[in-house]
Amino acid sequence: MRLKRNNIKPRKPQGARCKKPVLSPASSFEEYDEDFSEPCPTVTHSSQADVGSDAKNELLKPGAMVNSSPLPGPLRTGSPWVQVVGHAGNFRTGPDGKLLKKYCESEQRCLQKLMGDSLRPYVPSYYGVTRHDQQDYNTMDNLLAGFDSPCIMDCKMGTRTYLEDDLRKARESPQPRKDMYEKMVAVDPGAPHPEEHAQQAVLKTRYMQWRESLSSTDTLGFRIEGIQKANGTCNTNFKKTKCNEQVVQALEDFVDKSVPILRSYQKRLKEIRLVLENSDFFRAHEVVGSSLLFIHDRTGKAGVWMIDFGKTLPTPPPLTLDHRTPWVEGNREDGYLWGLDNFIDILTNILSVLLE
Ligand SMILES: Nc1ncnc2c1ncn2[C@@H]1O[C@H](COP(=O)(O)OP(=O)(O)OP(=O)(O)O)[C@@H](O)[C@H]1O
Ligand SMILES: O=P(O)(O)O[C@@H]1[C@H](O)[C@H](O)[C@@H](OP(=O)(O)O)[C@H](OP(=O)(O)O)[C@H]1O
Repeated sequence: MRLKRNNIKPRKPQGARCKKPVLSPASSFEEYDEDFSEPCPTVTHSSQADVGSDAKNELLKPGAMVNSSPLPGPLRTGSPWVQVVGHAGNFRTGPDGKLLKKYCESEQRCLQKLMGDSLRPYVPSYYGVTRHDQQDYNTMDNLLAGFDSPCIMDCKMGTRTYLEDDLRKARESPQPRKDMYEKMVAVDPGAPHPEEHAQQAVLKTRYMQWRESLSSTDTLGFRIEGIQKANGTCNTNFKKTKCNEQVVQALEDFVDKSVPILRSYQKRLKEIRLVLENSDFFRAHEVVGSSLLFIHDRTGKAGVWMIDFGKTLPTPPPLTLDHRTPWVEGNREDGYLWGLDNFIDILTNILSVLLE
């Protein structure tokens, strides 16, 4: 089940009980309407950002960049956390302010490897597995820690959002899904093929390909999944945000046309690109369905991190990827760097127009 909001909707104040999304019969989108059976741990604003001492001194400087602390820091009270997109019920916050994400073995393997890779400053620090109420969780940094009423954007990277193995499985034992048919029809009643209409179900790979073609995944190699603004409004209605102009408009709105914030993001993305191009981990992994999480706040602090490695898999040796070559089945390419190139170009263009 995924968190979905039909449109822009203010979030609940911090410290409120977690809201469980429920399927709305009218729209088939999910909304925050129902209490979880247990409350989230109460969250309070942390007085210090979760950054190194140099970065702490930068807190009030516009455009200051933040790195996630590479090592476990002292325990502190929890920082406020919000989930912009993704599966509902996958997360909880720990008493020490860390973020707990439902255990996924492939994600754990990636996070463990990433702690020893040059990419370490660009992913949430990983602290191992925590068991809670008979459920295992991967424990990681809450990247929102230290931000003051942050604006958050989740962008899913790459040109392919499903695994090559999913295609094989779909061929060998197809399992058409009714929920995905319903999500498809809710956006475009004409999208399903006649046979899909007949069985009122679609294969997941078909649904994922349709989502890619509807959005900028196909055309730009990334797509905006959701944006939460500082005032708490959250928009996840980007399924049809496809062309450059739509993406530019969403990005300009996200940063309120702030040149310092755009410059910070541009600098950080260029840094990430350079590190990705030289990372042993990245070279040897198919990175699918992973997001870049953009966070900034009114103090001018801004950061970008890679998150969600649930569908990031090692390539069979000696195969390595350049992440720019177009995908054909069998080459395992994911288009991640092509998408990042396009993202950086778009930010650069926005900046040059704003500075004209
Ligand atoms: N380390 C983190 N710090 C702060 N927020 C995070 C962190 N990891 C995830 N989030 C929040 O949770 C959301 C979902 O994260 P993620 O993509 O990992 O979940 P998921 O359920 O695996 O998503 P998907 O549906 O794409 O598989 C992000 O958009 C972000 O708002
Ligand atoms: O954004 P949408 O349109 O709601 O579609 C979902 C989205 O593509 C998720 O990435 C995917 O989870 P995974 O990335 O984990 O595959 C999920 O599959 P699921 O329903 O099988 O969880 C889809 O339903």
